[in-house]
Amino acid sequence: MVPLKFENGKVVWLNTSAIPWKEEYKESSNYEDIARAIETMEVRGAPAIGVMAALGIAAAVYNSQGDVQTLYQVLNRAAERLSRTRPTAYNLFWAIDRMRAKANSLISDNVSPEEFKERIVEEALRIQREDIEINRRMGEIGSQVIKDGDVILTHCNTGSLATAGFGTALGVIRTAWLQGKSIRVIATETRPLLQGARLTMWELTKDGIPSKLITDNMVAYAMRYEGVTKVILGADRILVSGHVANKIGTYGISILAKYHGVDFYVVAPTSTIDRTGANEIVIERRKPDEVRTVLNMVDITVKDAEVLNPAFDVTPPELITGIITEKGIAYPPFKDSLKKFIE
Ligand SMILES: CSC[C@H]1O[C@H](OP(=O)(O)O)[C@H](O)[C@@H]1O
Repeated sequence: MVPLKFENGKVVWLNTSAIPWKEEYKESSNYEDIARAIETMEVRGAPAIGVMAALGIAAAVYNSQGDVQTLYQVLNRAAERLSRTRPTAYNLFWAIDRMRAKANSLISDNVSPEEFKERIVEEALRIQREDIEINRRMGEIGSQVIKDGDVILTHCNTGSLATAGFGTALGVIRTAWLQGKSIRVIATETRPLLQGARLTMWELTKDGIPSKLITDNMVAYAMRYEGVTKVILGADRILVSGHVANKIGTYGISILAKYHGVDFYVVAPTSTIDRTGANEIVIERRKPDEVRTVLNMVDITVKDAEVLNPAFDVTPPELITGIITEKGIAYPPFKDSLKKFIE
C-alpha cells in the first residue's frame, strides 16, 4: 500500500478518511485540490502532509508552461496556498521551504524551463523517498527501547497512513514486532476523528500485531489494570525546548504515564523540529461539528452545542522520557540534545 504517488504529473493519494470502510484512491494535478485534501484530512499526519505538499508543488510546476520565471511564480503560488492548509505540523513548512530553496538555487543556476520542471519533481520525490528511509531508521533506533513482553499504548495514527510509508511511532512498534519481540499494543480511538480506531487498528490488524482498541477515557484504566509498560506516539511540532505538540489527548496521557511510572516516548523525524526559534506553537482549531457528531454521521449532542475542538495539545519536556529521531534518541535536557540533531 503506497499512500502517496506522483504519476504522469498527477498526485495520487489514499483517502484515509474512508478507511476502514474502503481503500479509495483520489488524484489531481491541481494544487487547490491537494490543499483541500490536506484541510479535509483525506491526507493527514505531519510527515504525510509535508510530502503531499511537496508533490502538489511539483504537479503545479510540471503541468505549467512558460519560461522559468513563470514556472517560479507558479511554484510560489502553490507553496503559498499549501502553507495555509494546517498551521501546526512543522513538516508541512519544512517541506515547502525545501521546495522553495530548490527553486531558488535553480533560478540562480539559470536553468532551462525543462530542467526546472525536472529538478523540482525530482526534489519532491526525494522528500518522499527520504521519509520512508528515515522511518525505517527510526524504527531500528527506537526498537532498542522495546523489550519482550512490553505492552505499548499509542495514540492517534503514526503509521504508513500518516507518512510516506512505514510510519514513525508505529514504525518503531512494527520494527520491534518484525524483530520477533512479543509485544501487545493498546490503541486509543482518538476522538473526534478516530484515527486510532479507524487507521491504527487497520494497520496493526493487517500486520498481525496483537492489539486492543480502547476509548480515550480508558487510558488510566489500561495503565492500572492492563499492564501498560510504555507509551510510544508521534508529534506534529517539537520545539528545541522539548515541548511537543501532538494529537489532542497526548498531554493527558503523559501525566497519567508519569503517575503510573510508565516511560513516555515521542517518535518523529527531525523535519518535525521547529527551527525558527519559536517558543509558542499554534494549535489548529477545527470545525465544531467534528465534536458534535461521530464523523458527521450521527449527532451526539444538542444542536449548536458550544464545543472546544483543538486538534493538538502540548506536552512539556519534563513529562517526556525520550524523543526518538532518525539521528538518535534525545534525552533530557532536550534544549541540548535536540539542538545536536538539527545543527
Ligand atoms: C506521524 S503523524 C504525526 C501526528 O499527526 C497526527 O495528527 P493529524 O491526524 O491531525 O494529522 C497525530 O497528531 C500524529 O501523532
